[in-house]
Amino acid sequence: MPAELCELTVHIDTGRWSETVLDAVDLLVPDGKITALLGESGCGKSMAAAALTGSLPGSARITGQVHVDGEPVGGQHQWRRLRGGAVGLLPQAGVTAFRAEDTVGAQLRELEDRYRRWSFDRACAAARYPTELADLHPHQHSGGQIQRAALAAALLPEPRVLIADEPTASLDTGTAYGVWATLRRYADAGAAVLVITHDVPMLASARIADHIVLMRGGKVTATGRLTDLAALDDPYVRGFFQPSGH
Ligand SMILES: Nc1ncnc2c1ncn2[C@@H]1O[C@H](COP(=O)(O)OP(=O)(O)OP(=O)(O)O)[C@@H](O)[C@H]1O
Repeated sequence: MPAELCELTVHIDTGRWSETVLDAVDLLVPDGKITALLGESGCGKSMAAAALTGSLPGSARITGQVHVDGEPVGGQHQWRRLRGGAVGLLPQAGVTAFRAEDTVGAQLRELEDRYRRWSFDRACAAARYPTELADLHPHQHSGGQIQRAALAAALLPEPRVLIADEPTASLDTGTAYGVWATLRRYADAGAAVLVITHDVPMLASARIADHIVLMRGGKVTATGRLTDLAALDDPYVRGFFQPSGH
């Protein structure tokens, strides 16, 4: 089930300041592939993730369209339905995927019961979440632990579109590799997967992503395979792929 931003512009006006956070963005997340979304901090990656999951802030003004499965999504009612299993988001701050007052285990079991897709054990193993932590509350987890719990939560409904915002940011290299391998298998099974990441060395060494989209200042500035982008003679692009400038 592909997801796509079509000429999407998002303007946020909080009353105290206003900013165009996405500027005519075209971004396709195709079935069976991992699309990696890269770009400098604050360039709009999480906003693109929010747009693809119908979770932009209330103050956002939008032009353009978001398509899921080839159809434009037309409002919060439709988004609520899609988020009920078809489209999943792993948020950048995993703790926000959980209620503070209940244990992580209780909340994962609740998702298992509600969707009856993946089992608790399968989701935790795939996300590399240690189940012995499940009796703890969300705030009693480390950053990397709660991020893996949030990935388990995102996998339990088995969404056909999975948007993962920095799933490996707080993980050691070995665990991060395991999470990337899970995302690879998930895409290989047919899902459309978008992964926001700053982990270019992992992308380059493991060749896990099929396609790279590079953003800057709210716009998509380059797209292609990693090897194609790494060969571009643009200082911003080069800065990502050859940080030493060589
Ligand atoms: N809830 C919000 N309300 C208003 N503006 C926001 C909100 N969240 C983010 N922004 C603004 O939107 C712009 C894009 O932010 P975004 O979170 O998409 O960046 P990012 O590329 O994901 O950065 P990072 O790599 O640091 O996570 C920033 O200028 C930020 O200040």
